[in-house]
Amino acid sequence: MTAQPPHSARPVMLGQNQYGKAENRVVRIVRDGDTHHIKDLNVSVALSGDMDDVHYSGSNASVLPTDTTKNTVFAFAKEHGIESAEQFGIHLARHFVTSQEPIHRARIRIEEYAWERIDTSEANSGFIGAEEVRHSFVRRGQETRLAEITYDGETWQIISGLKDLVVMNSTHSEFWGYVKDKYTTLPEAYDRILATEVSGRWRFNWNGDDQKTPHWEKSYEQVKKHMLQAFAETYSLSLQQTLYQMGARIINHRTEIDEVRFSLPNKHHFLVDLEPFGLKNDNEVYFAADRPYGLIEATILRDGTEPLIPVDLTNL
Ligand SMILES: O=c1[nH]c(=O)c2[nH]c(=O)[nH]c2[nH]1
Repeated sequence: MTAQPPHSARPVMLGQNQYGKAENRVVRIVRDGDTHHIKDLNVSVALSGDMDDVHYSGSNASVLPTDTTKNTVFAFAKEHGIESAEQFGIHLARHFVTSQEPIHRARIRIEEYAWERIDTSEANSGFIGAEEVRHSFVRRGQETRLAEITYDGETWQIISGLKDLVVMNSTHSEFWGYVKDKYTTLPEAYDRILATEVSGRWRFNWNGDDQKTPHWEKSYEQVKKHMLQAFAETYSLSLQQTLYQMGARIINHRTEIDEVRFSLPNKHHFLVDLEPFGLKNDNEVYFAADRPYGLIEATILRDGTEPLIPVDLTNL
C-alpha cells in the first residue's frame, strides 16, 4: 500500500509517474540462408503502477530496474523475433503487466526505420552472371514508422503512425475566398504548390482478441497507400480539405481503424518576383520557406467512436 510521505505534514503529493528505459535501439537480423531480413527499432518502455514507495521513501522493493526492461527488449527480439513493431510491443506490454504485480500499465513506444535490399540482380548490376547479394541494404528515407502499445491488464490501445513523410503536389491546389481583415495581405491562389510533411497517427479498434488481430504490416502499407492516394487525388481548395480526405479515405477503406489524426505543416512555396531581372515567373520559380509555416491539425473519426489519440502529436 501507499506509504505516507516521510514528512506527512508537508502538503505535497506524488502525481502521475512512469519509468522505464527509453530508446532501446534494437536491430534484429533473420538469416534465411544467404537471404537476410532486418528489423530496426527504437523501443521506449514506460511502466506505471504501485510506485509510491520508491518516490516517497526510496524503497526499491517494487521496482523492476530500467536496466531489466532494456534487457527484456533485446531478449524478446531473440526469443520472439520482430514480426512487426505492433506485435513486438504487444508481447512486451503483456509481459511487464502480467509478470510483475506492482506494474499495472505498460506503454511501449516504437519508431521503426525501414531498410530495403540493394538491387544487385543481373538486370540491375549490368554484370552478366553477377551473383545476387541478399545481405546488403540501404536505409529507406521516406518516413519513420511509429507504434504505441498501451496495456493495463484489461484494455489494449494500439496507435500506429508515421512522421517525416514529405509530399508535394505541383498543381491542383488553390486557396481563395478566405476571411480578409486589415492585416490580410495574402494574395488569392488559383494554382499553387501544396507541400507538407505528414505526421499521422491511427488507432485500431482491436480489443485483444487473438482471432481478430490485424495483419499489422499489411495494415500499415495500406494506410500509407490510402493517405498518399488521397493526397494525390484531391483537387485541393485548402490543406484542411486535403487532410480530411486523407483521413476519411483511411476510415472508409480500413475497418480495423476508428480514428486518424494528422498534423500537417503547410510547407509554403512562394513565387519569386523575377521582374527586377526582366524575367517573367510563369509559376516556375519558388522560394521554399521553412518558417513560419501554417500548421493544420485534425482528427477524423468513424461515426459513433470516441477520440482517444492525443491532440498534440509531439506528445506521442
Ligand atoms: O491551405 C491553407 N489553409 C489555410 O488555412 C491557410 N492560411 C494561409 O495563409 N494559407 C493557407 N492555406
